[in-house]
Amino acid sequence: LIGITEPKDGDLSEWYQQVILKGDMLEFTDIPGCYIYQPASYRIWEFIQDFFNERIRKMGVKNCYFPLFISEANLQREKDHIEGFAAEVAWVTEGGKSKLEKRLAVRPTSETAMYSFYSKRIRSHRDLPLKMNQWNNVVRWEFKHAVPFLRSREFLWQEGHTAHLTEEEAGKEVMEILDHYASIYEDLLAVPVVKGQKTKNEQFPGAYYTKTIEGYIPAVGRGIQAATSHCLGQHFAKMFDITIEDPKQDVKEGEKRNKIHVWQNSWGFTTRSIGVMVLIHGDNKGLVIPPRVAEVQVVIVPVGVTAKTSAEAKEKLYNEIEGLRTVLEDASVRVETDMREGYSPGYKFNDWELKGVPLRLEFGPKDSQNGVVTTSRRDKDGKDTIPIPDVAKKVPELLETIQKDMFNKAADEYAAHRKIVRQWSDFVPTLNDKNVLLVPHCLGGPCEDQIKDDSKGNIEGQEVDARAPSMGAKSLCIPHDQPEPIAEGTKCINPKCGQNAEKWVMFGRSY
Ligand SMILES: O=C(C[C@H]1NCCC[C@H]1O)Cn1cnc2c(c1=O)CCCC2
Ligand SMILES: [Mg+2]
Repeated sequence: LIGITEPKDGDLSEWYQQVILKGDMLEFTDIPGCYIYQPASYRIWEFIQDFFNERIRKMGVKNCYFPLFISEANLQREKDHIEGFAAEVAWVTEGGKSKLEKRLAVRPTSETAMYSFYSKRIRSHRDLPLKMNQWNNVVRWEFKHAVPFLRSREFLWQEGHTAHLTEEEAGKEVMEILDHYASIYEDLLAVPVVKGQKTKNEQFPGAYYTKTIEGYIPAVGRGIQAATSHCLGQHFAKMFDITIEDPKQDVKEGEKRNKIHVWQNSWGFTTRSIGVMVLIHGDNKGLVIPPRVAEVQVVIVPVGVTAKTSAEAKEKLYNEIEGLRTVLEDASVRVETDMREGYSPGYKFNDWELKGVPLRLEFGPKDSQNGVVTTSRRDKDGKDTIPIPDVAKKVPELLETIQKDMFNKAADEYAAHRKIVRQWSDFVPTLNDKNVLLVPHCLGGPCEDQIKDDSKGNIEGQEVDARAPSMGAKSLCIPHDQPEPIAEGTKCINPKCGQNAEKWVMFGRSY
């Protein structure tokens, strides 16, 4: 089993493919865009599920499950929502030997499946707020080049769908969910994100507004949409007739109450997050897994055992290693020992480094004599020692330090590549330096499209990074944290626009 043969700053997609394959995260199948999630990646998905389930349960969200298939009639209930995506819907047209009367859509998302039920389920304001979520798989028959985890034809996600009496209550939940999404990335995956709102151009057509968290992949200098939380307004309620009688209306005896449409949200978080984590933290030795989502946080490897080591010395050492494992298990550390005979320590180190195990403890006769274990962090070169009596306390602390250091390193990298650009002549050169840009923008859709066109390809003398095909920059979000007030009379960055700038908008090439 050799290591990664392509450097991360070489052919990135080759590096990425080797890292996820040799790290046993994912396996290809004979269907393009459909992948096997091996236990190593599925365990990370379970950490995410446990974390998020705990938080949404506190919000009164209940998990449920709706059918994989959606009738064409149901899917068409919301016209413009689907029109924009029709090309991505996969259909079932045969059952066994017979053709189906009516073809069935494989769910690409479940708004239309759930909201005809919501129309029945929600009769009165006492049924509100209704908060349901499902963990499932969806299929989108994208033709864009598939990238494992980041862009696949089938992916796993959770999709939350809620109904509220007022816009305010819906808006509060949209933000609460966005914060939980940011927390999954930042506190679990050690991946920094920028919170913001999608521009009209980039939001999902069925939404009233879309809140988003945007990541950044330093290796290729592109942004990536990390998760979205939408307020749908009353649009779907009108399409699906989800109404209640107005509880605030004072009616005279026998007078009919007015019907009002509910306010809805929908929010989604996908297995793309696993790919983002790999791309940001992985290195030339393979995966680097943040301790909070590492199935194996610590691996103990015996060292210094040679043919000359006496049987009793070996026995003694192995017993001490077992002792260390017990102490760590009792300290709630997820620990493994690698006692495989016939494999050198170096071979074992390489193996566990490929798997991204955050911390290795080396333990040999010399360590035993000195009363220490030797530590080797996966995220940093170099070794250190911990006195054996301190292991139960120091190892968990060291794991937390690794988690924090991984996040801070990625956050510094993102901050260093998020550049304020005030004039158009700086836009493409700064973009080509693997940056995302913060620019004063008019928020106009056509202007965004123009910027996308005018930022394709390279400019004289500045070779666009060969890996980032000459795609243009699109708007990623209007960051909640605006860098500074927009000075009176500031013009939109796009010289062809001429409008006043309304907000600082983050632009970038993206996945
Ligand atoms: O899925 C959403 C909105 C919403 N769906 C639920 C989770 C949150 C959020 O993603 C947008 N969207 C994206 N892609 C597609 C569709 C679609 O509605 C429908 C048809 C196929 C492709
Ligand atoms: Mg899409």
